Amino acid sequence: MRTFRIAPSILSADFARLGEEVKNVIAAGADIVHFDVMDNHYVPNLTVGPLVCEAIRPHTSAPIDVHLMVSPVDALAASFAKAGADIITFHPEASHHIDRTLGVIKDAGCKAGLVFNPATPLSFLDHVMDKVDMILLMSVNPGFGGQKFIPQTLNKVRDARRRIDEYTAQYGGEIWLEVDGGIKVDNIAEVAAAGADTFVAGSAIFNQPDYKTVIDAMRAELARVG
Ligand SMILES: O=C(CO)[C@H](O)[C@H](O)COP(=O)(O)O
Repeated sequence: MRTFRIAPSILSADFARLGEEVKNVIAAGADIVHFDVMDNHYVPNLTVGPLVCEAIRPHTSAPIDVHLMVSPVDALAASFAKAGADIITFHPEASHHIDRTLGVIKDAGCKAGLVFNPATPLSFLDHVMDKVDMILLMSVNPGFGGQKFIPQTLNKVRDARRRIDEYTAQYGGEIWLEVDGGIKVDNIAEVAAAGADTFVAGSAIFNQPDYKTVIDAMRAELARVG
């Protein structure tokens, strides 16, 4: 049985009760807190910064997975590491120096990853696989929750899975493959079958009154994949 992780995106949580929301969703069976950072420059929306990450940190011992939709990246990445992030991912086209930015994140003690928009090629990984702990594939264009899953992402998931398996077979280590955008109970199995192991879901979880029911249903679907 493969290891699967469910990472609710706080983008769809009740921001007035964020600490409680984080605690509740982890108690309902989620594995990771997915923390979306938007700057109204790299993406046309604005969310939260390191202060909010620091504020939720005492509310959970689950890993906080910070997805930086910002440009420039380096200074904010360092601030999020200080604020208690465990994993920090960024978009390669938002950084002038991808290798350096990965180094900034890892030197700060966090796991690091690259995020790929639907039209961003995986070739950005070619020379940095040794520094990447996570690959995050966007299955919507970034900026907003509640969008529809783009089905062409499935081929990219297969492609990323092949790259990860080839790399880790030769060099060892572990690289997580996360997918983000439009993940629901009715498509999570298909995304897992294509090779993803970590699933971001915002509206599918936080827009329901009972988080455990949705997370249990997602786990039941994942169990079918094996
Ligand atoms: O990064 C994001 C948008 O940029 C969100 O994490 C993502 O869209 C999740 O929301 P939903 O599950 O509602 O699609």
